[in-house]
Amino acid sequence: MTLLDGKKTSEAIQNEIAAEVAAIKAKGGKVPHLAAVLVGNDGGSITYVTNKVATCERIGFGSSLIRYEDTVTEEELLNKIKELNEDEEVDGFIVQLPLPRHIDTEKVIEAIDPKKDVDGFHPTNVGRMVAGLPAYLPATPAGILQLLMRYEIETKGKHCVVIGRSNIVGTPMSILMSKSAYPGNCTVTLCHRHTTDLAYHTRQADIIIVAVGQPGLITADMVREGAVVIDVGTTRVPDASRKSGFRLRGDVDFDSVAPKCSYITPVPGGVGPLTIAMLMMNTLRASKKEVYG
Ligand SMILES: Nc1nc(=O)c2c([nH]1)NC[C@@H]1CN(c3ccc(C(=O)N[C@@H](CCC(=O)O)C(=O)O)cc3)C=[N+]21
Repeated sequence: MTLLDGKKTSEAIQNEIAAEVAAIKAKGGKVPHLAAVLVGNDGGSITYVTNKVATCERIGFGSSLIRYEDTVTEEELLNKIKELNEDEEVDGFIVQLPLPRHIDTEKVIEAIDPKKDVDGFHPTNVGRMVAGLPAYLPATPAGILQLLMRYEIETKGKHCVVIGRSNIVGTPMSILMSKSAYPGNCTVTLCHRHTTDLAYHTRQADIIIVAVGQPGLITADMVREGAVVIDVGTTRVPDASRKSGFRLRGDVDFDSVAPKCSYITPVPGGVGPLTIAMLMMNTLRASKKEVYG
């Protein structure tokens, strides 16, 4: 069993980006700038956005963090997005999800200029991805592709079972794994809450990618010997022995599943850190006008 080290892989990608930023600076080019909009005080969202700003600093990007109370109106938010769309210093920006219920998330995403949509959530980027056109890929699926590539895992002709059909992870992941490229060329099964017999499907999988948010959902009996298991779940569960009062748990019962796997991602230290690295990659591509010219 080989552990897919997301932390190490993320650092490698960040170092590659940092080297490119240094070269851009040396030539007097535009330094990539990422902005993040954060609404409310959710602990997970704050951790993620803080990580992101720290990463920008480390690799030489400019960054800005725009914060609102969760009482912010939809109109205020849409005005800020318009401002960020027009701000020439800002190459890309994200609006951290989830948003409060009184705000229409789809409307907010559609207000983002697709050229600056480094999350890859705008329908224009989703459509371009499906069509195989240059697009910003959503960071988590893009990070998983990087893990498969950098560990040289064979995907052609394999059966990939994706569990979870979110717009952010499961749905784009299933499309990318089916595409005619490496890593891809898989036969893909997309499972979700209405799948009748989940274990029936997972037992036939060469590659399992699970993004549900249900700790321990995938147990050893559901996994074939030699499978590749990618765990996207990061649920905070109470843990009195930790200073923070919680720990992160994935969707996979790691201790029982890991011995059966050829490769497996840990949680934390697996897919999560890659998500940040790929957001930075998208921002670099935005500043170089690589996707839309
Ligand atoms: N507009 C938007 N874009 C996102 O990309 C987005 C979002 N909203 N909302 C929430 C999810 C979640 N997400 C994570 C990113 C990094 C880690 C990560 O780095 N996790 C570390 C641990 C971090 C910790 O200690 O809590 C790990 O798994 O090792 C986790 C989760 C991005 N998301």
